[in-house]
Amino acid sequence: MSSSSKRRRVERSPTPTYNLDDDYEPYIPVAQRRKEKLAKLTSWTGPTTQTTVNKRQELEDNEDVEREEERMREIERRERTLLVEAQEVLSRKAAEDAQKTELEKAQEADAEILAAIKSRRKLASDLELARGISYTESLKTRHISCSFLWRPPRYIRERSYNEHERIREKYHVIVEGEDVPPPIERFVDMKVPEPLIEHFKSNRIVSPTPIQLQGIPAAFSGRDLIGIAFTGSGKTLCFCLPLIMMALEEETKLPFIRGEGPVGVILCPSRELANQTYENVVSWCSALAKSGKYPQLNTLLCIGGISMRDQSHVMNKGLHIVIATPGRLIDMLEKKRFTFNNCKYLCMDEADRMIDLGFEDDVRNIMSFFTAQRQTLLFSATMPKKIQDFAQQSLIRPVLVNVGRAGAANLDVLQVVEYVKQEAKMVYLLECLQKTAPPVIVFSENKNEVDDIQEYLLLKGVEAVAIHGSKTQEERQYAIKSFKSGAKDVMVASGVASKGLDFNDIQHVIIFTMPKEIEDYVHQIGRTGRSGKTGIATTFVNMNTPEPTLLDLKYLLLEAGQKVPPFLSTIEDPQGGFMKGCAVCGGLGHSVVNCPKREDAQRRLLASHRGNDDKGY
Ligand SMILES: Nc1ncnc2c1ncn2[C@@H]1O[C@H](COP(=O)(O)OP(=O)(O)OP(=O)(O)O)[C@@H](O)[C@H]1O
Repeated sequence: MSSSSKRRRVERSPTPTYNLDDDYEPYIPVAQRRKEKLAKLTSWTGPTTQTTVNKRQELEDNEDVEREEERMREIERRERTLLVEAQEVLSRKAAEDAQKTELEKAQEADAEILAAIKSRRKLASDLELARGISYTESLKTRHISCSFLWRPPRYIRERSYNEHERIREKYHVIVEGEDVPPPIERFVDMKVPEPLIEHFKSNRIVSPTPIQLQGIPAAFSGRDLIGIAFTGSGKTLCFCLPLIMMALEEETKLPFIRGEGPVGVILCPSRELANQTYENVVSWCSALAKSGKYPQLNTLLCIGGISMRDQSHVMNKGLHIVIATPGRLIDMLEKKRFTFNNCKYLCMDEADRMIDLGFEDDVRNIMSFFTAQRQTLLFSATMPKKIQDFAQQSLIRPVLVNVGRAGAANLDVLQVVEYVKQEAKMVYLLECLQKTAPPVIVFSENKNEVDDIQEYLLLKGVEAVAIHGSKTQEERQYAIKSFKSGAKDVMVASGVASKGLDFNDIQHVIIFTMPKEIEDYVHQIGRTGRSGKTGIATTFVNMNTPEPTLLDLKYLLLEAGQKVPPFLSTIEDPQGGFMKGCAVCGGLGHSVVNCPKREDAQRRLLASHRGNDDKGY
């Protein structure tokens, strides 16, 4: 310590009580120090000398100390107040919580989780997000049959809003969105080309199904669309027809040459589904071309496991339509085998599965290849609220067309649920196969179990084929082809074959192992009871089936007016069912908080962070 500072201290202290040590600094109360400071300040009236400078310096030092002390006291005061406030809030919340019912608490927790989900990035491409591009107007689509913007016939346009609503009610169609185009009950009034109408008739497609009578006019009007309708209700035609019409219009205006196109792309979550959609589009396009009145459209199937060289004849011409699975499509776009520079139409079939964790980034990546505005359509039989909300953020003036509750089972399927012990399942399966004539599909969630079931059935003399994700593409194609042609009676399948595949007249679906997620169950039983026909679904459950899944099943059966077996009806449900459906998976027996799908997604996410991503198949 310098001698000058020692001096200052002696001067500052008016009544030093102890003077045993020069370094000793007695404590002076703050109030007293303030008083002294004030006295000194008032005595400084003379000219500025070295002494006054020193005095001023001394006072400034003192002020710094005081300010610091005061600041610390203020922080302490604030911390104490915050602590008290936090305690008060907690005890108030505890008192409020005590008054809430279990259902209210669950609803609050759901809302919190949903808010977190909603804050996820929009489903626009990274490029669009980076550039801040957002479109506000729907795409203006022209139509081959009228060479101007498509619109319904005058007599339909002149109908009142109430008349449109009456038609919607008649077909159980619910719509949401601004200025929704009217429903149209006849293909001819939709201005579908006559050769196509004839072709439909030869395939027993006479009048539009509910999703078609509202979905097609909305899509023809260029509107972005979310289409939700039960399994087997004709969604494929609903999203393929608008693209075919768009491509016809473009080709007629100016024929495509090599390297041009596509006009639009349809994305599917599995190769089998893509292949089936491709076959439909090809048959509809050739019906048009065969009439001689319309040009030939070129369609490319772009899926993994096949050689693209086999389709070089398509690639050598202008390309109108691409039907694809995400992985192969990204590969082709990155290799610049074709571009999306003129692509105006993007449809996702089984869109919930696409947007779900596994494919979300792929979809974003695909969107980044679009260079101009597009029309976007999302279709599925199951579309939980979470996916609807998330998707809607990314669509432009979307129209939502809903036939029945999203995720509800097809009412043309008789659902039978049986309690079968694990070790008795195989034997009982044989018995179940006697219930109906073939063809029958047996579902299991596990690839090894699929193989075991097929082996057992073959040993028992049943003509069975198997399909799952570890089979080669040839094996998968063989299984589907021989089953579709009727050469094989039974197909044993993992989830891969459940969504979207349209087999002719399946009599019976047997669910050997109940899937954890009720959406998968809805898709699996939906392989029967298609396009207005009826079918049976038998499901085996036992003590290995998780309780939330059993509750979902119970409420799904109740909703569909089906018989609920005693072992299901006696399961206690603390919350009394969620009749609107869990917002994440659509299940009626649980809330978002204990949703098996969300738990699964979180597990997958964790696994992927550990570099162990398993995308299902
Ligand atoms: N308007 C119609 N009238 C009669 N049958 C139709 C009509 N439209 C489509 N179909 C037939 O209904 C069957 C099911 O159609 P599709 O595969 O499009 O159903 P989906 O709604 O996509 O089912 P999923 O949700 O299981 O994929 C097909 O065989 C199809 O030919």
